[in-house]
Amino acid sequence: MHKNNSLTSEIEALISNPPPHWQVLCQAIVDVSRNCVLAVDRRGCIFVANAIANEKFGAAVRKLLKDIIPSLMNLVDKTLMDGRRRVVPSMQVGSNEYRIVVNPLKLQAELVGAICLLEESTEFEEVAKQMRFFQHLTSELEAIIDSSSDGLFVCDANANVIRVNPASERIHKISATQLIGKNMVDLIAEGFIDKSAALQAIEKKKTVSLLQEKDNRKIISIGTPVFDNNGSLISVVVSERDITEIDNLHRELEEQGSLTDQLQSQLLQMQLADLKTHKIIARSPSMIKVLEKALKVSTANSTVLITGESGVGKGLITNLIHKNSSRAQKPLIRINCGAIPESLIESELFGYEEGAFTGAKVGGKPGSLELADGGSLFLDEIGELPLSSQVKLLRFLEKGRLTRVGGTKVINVNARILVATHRNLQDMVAKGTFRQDLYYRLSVIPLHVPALRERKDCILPLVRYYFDYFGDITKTRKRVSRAALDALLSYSYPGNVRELMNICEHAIVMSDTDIIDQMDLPKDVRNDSPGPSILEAGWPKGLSLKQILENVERKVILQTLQTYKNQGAVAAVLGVSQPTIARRIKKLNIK
Ligand SMILES: Nc1ncnc2c1ncn2[C@@H]1O[C@H](COP(=O)(O)OP(=O)(O)OP(=O)(O)O)[C@@H](O)[C@H]1O
Repeated sequence: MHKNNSLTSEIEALISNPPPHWQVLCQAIVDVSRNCVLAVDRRGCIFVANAIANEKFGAAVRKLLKDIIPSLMNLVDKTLMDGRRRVVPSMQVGSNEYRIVVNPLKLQAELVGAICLLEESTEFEEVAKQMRFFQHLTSELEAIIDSSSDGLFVCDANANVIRVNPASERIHKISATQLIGKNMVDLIAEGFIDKSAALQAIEKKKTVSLLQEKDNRKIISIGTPVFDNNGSLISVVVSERDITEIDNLHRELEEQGSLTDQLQSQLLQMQLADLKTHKIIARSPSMIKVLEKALKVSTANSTVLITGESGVGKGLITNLIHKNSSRAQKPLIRINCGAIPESLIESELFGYEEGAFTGAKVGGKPGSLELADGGSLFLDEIGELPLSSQVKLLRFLEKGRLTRVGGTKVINVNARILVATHRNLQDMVAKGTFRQDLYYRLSVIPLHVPALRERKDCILPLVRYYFDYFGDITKTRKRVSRAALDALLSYSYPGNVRELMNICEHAIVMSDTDIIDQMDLPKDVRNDSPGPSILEAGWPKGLSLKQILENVERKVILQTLQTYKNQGAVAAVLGVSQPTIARRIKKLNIK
């Protein structure tokens, strides 16, 4: 049918004798399209090809379609046979997919050729994809709007209701059809609502939220204006929520909260009462914090490392932790690692079997760990534990199992370990005298008890407590003078609470009268107290400066003599030579 490149006579005639400008016009028209346009005669010879067809397939007048797009020629052949239009939604031509349309070309009812249109489906597909996406999005949005438990309705820019979701219908007890098409101004006039977030959002052109009271219910409405790309208002979306329930719940929660507060404060009261029965006095915030933490950790099973200077109350806190734990009914065994000879510490801790060493008891002996089974073991002065025993203790802490000295039987022991030290274990780890792994294992919960001088607020209540305590024991009631109290308050207590206890006991025993005075306190405590200066106390009027200074000098030397007894020591304390002190004593007539 299409043997050579010559056009059919009727087409040849048309091209050879076209009406004026016909070809130019035709070409211009087909070139406008971004799709490929081709016209072929009955033999499949191209007589029109637009620019894009030329660019993509090299299509040109007088070329044979079968040479450039053979698959299309098959389609064209069919149309040239039956004269029918054909549309193929997707056909691979070269590397791209095309939507193909082949139209029969008739001249005076005679089929003279065909016109082909090749639409690149990438573009076409893209548009279709976007349409599918928007369809999907729309149905998703519809589902979201309809399933939202918040009421949602949409008004146009003139406040006419255009959409109402089921939750809004429920909130207002009205069907969407009764609302759609109505204007918010009319709905207010009808008393349906008293104010409208949509109207306010339209007026203010920004999001508005307001609270409405309707039939004893509280509804919160938020109106959000929607603008187009040019900034013109197109609609308002109003979300509404019935907060009556939330409001009620909130009130109930507040009531519950105050109940919890009451319970908590009662609990604290009970715990504080408990502290009193354990004779723990605390006033400074830092000490109260320590006690709170101790009470908190008491319920856990973890190892606690209590640090602090000697006499600060580490042992007392250990008791508190044990007594408040679930192990309270079981024993709290205490071992002072510093007080037991190195050779005995291991058998003391882990026990021994009969014949383990010379002098070992017949039948062996359980160690403190075994005795603390079910309860707690307090290892005081843990820093003094020899390195050899540290390894064994670490193994026990990891496995909860031990073997007695000289034994082979593995014994399971469930003891909570509480340890204390006045030493800096980290320094010891750095120096290699304390195992780092044991340190980490022990310091799961660190608790530092501050020195008494760092919590001065505790001094007065402690002093009162121990004066009463020793007063009760000696069946005496004594008052404390202001000067003695001042001295006690300003003392630095290197021995901490233990020293304070001893001072109180000493004062109760030493004072001959009903009043404990400064002179009843140990020398160091008296010396620590600065006492009122002569300037604060004032000086006798009518004396010359020389006389006043001599009075002061006399007092200073006298007081120093009372403390240090001999002139050499007084001279050293006051920073002068001994002959000078001797001269001044004589001159000032000090006896
Ligand atoms: N806060 C306190 N309230 C009342 N008494 C206290 C307080 N702190 C300590 N004590 C008393 O002080 C003394 C020393 O306390 P404790 O033995 O617990 O100190 P420590 O830090 O363990 O001393 P060390 O390191 O020397 O063993 C005890 O008699 C204890 O009852």
